[in-house]
Amino acid sequence: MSSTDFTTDVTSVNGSADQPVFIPAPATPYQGDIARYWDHEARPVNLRLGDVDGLYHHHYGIGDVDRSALGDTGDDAYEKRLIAELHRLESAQAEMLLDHLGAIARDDTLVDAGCGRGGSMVMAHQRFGCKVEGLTLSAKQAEFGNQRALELGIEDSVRSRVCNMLAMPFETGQAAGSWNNESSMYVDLEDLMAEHSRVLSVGGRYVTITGCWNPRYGQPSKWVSQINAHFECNIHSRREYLRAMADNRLVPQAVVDLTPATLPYWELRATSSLVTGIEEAFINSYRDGSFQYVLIAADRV
Ligand SMILES: C[S@@+](CC[C@H](N)C(=O)[O-])C[C@H]1O[C@@H](n2cnc3c(N)ncnc32)[C@H](O)[C@@H]1O
Ligand SMILES: CC(C)=CCC/C(C)=C/COP(=O)(O)OP(=O)(O)O
Ligand SMILES: [Mg+2]
Repeated sequence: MSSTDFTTDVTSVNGSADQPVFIPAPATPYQGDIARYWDHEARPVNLRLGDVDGLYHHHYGIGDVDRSALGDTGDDAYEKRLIAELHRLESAQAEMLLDHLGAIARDDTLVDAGCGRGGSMVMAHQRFGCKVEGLTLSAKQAEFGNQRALELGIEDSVRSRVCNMLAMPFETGQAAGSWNNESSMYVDLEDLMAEHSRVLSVGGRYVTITGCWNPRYGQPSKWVSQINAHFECNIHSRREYLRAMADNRLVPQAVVDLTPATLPYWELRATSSLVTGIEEAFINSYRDGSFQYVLIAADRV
């Protein structure tokens, strides 16, 4: 272990009973800031939604609101139904990402780059039966994801580690599929796509769901700047995604504008008691066309 590594009492992360436990030092001061941000995150809008069925997401939702499931605003259980509905829309988003991975076999490995608390990883394993490797900068998130995997008895297949996704601990060509679900706005896209391209097998599939600024608008709008400041991230343009993929042997197979599909989620969330204050920036930027919610699936050729 080098002097730049530091130990942690998080025993379920980056170690095992017979191996030393250590968390690598952040590659940059910025990554240290992001690790701290997610180590301290405990917003009810994420935890209470995850409590619905044990799938904890840090991404947003898509699809129409089921008004019959929501029912009347007047009764006591309305807030509970609203939380369940927001969670259903977030899980639908992850299902759509998994739909675009293509055929995945039980002996394949998938990589969740920027895995958060691991909700998408569990869903991927439940769908494909394969190994799913998650990377996050946050020891708390990795510990949380590994604890959930243990509770579900899938710890041999679903593992979260503290690691920079720009230097993934995988061999060249090891992964059949990889993704970024709302985690690509924390890194340089050329570096990110080069690393996905390296770890993917030829013929493998990369999928991202992301918010990006729209080159047709001109430059990032004030709402996009507000979202960047809120999350300490750096939202890229749609053009940058396509260019970084083209530069790194990732050929788009599908580009889907999910903006109309995510607006109902935001409009519903804005009415809930779990608002965080960022709802207006998402709703206004999606409506004025300066910001888009997109899925891009690409073949590694
Ligand atoms: C908004 S959360 C998304 C979590 C997850 N993909 C989901 O859908 O629930 C962003 C995640 O990106 C991770 N992240 C940001 N930069 C990273 C990096 N350089 N390497 C690994 N993870 C990173 C954060 O630690 C966090 O887990
Ligand atoms: C689409 C964009 C620009 C996403 C930025 C990354 C991000 C913070 C996603 C949601 O995380 P979260 O689920 O922790 O956020 P919230 O607390 O708002 O639900
Ligand atoms: Mg959330």
